[in-house]
Amino acid sequence: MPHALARPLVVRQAATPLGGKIRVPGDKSISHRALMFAGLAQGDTRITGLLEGEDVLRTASAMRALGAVVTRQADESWRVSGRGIGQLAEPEDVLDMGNSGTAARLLAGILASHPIVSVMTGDASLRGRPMRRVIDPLSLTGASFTARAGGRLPLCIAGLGEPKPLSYRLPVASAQVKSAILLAGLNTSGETVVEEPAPTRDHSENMLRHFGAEVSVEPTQAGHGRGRVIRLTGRPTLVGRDVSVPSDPSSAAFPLVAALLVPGSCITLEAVGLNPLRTGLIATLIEMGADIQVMNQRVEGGEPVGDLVVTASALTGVDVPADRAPSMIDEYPVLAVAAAFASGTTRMRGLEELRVKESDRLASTVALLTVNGVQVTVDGDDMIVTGGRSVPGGGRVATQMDHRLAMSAVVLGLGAEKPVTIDDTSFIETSFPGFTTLMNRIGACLPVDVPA
Ligand SMILES: O=C(O)C1=C[C@@H](OP(=O)(O)O)[C@@H](O)[C@H](O)C1
Ligand SMILES: C=C(OP(=O)(O)O)C(=O)O
Repeated sequence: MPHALARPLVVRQAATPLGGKIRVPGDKSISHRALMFAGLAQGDTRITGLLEGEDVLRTASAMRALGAVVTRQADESWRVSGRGIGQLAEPEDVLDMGNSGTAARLLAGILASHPIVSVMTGDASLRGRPMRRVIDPLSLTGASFTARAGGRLPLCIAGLGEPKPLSYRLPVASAQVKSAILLAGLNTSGETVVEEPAPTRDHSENMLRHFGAEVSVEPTQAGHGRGRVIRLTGRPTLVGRDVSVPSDPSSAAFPLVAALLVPGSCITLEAVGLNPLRTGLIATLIEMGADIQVMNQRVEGGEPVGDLVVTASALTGVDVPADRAPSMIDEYPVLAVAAAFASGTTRMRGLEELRVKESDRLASTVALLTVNGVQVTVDGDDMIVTGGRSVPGGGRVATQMDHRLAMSAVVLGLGAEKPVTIDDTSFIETSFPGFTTLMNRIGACLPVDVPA
């Protein structure tokens, strides 16, 4: 149900092609990690390009509550004076992680590995998401957890100053769980070993090395030879460093798909993060016939980036393999929108993890398409969209506190025949502040809120 401060929006078909050059905000995953690792480091870290979305601001507040000094500078960079591993302070109040699964799960690893008692909660969406996936492995360190039924927030954690190092095989491919275990491993005197069944985003591994930790990654036979083993040597000295955050490919996905769908469009998305463990959507859209040129490839802040030139294209349905899911897990709602405008059928396989995001994204994406006249079915964990060059639209979309669903609905509305009504766009602020302004800069003509 939309809340009292809900921001409804009606999106009309774009009357003219989209065009221009924009830079979407900083990467959410990298921003959370930069604040957390900086808070655990000794000395000062300067972060440029930090995502100032609500999810990341929750992490900044939590790190402050744990004693790190986190400030925004006049030049829009952020400065963190860290406390050192094992040196964080007990928070005096409940830590409210808002809508953010990444903030809650990664922080659980930090809280469990400090001799402090803490309580973590979140909004109604986050309080419904499963935390057992971090509670189970982190309990093996000796820390104790008390959660609501089903392992839901609020969660009370009694951490330890001498946690046991873990050797853990992840039952699901989750970068959040992997990262929680690595964060806990920082304050152990031994080696922490995490085995993942398929490669997931490796921003924690990259940033740990950047701050001075010893991390090795090797392939394993798990997951039909696609698995990886990550080893971290405990109690490293993390030293404050400069961090430059690239633009978030998961945010770039929305203007990118909009430009593909609105006839005659051509836009440039500058300095988008192109870590190969995040580029499944781009690979899939290219297979569907999208004209996406990657220009000016370079490395910024230890991550590959490039400028994307996107030209409106006639798309054709494809079969998206399940093993691609970790590299585009947050992009399925907007891929489903692209599939609605593609000729033929798109089958997206192995989407079980979508059921435990900000909403049940399998169900909410199906509803988004169905109310707008698109044929879509679910077969087990697969979603099957039968597309066409025109989409009727005219539906009212229930976004269910889910930013990605709200932005996907905007993209669908820009291409659909009849206006699309969105019940609440306020959650877009969690990951993509300034979304409406940037979309309007490329010509989307979205109505802008006039403050009362
Ligand atoms: O580690 C991260 O920063 C994230 C990992 C993914 O979640 P899972 O680890 O649950 O797959 C993703 O959906 C989320 O938006 C960000
Ligand atoms: C799933 C997402 O984030 P989180 O798990 O951090 O809430 C997302 O941003 O799509």
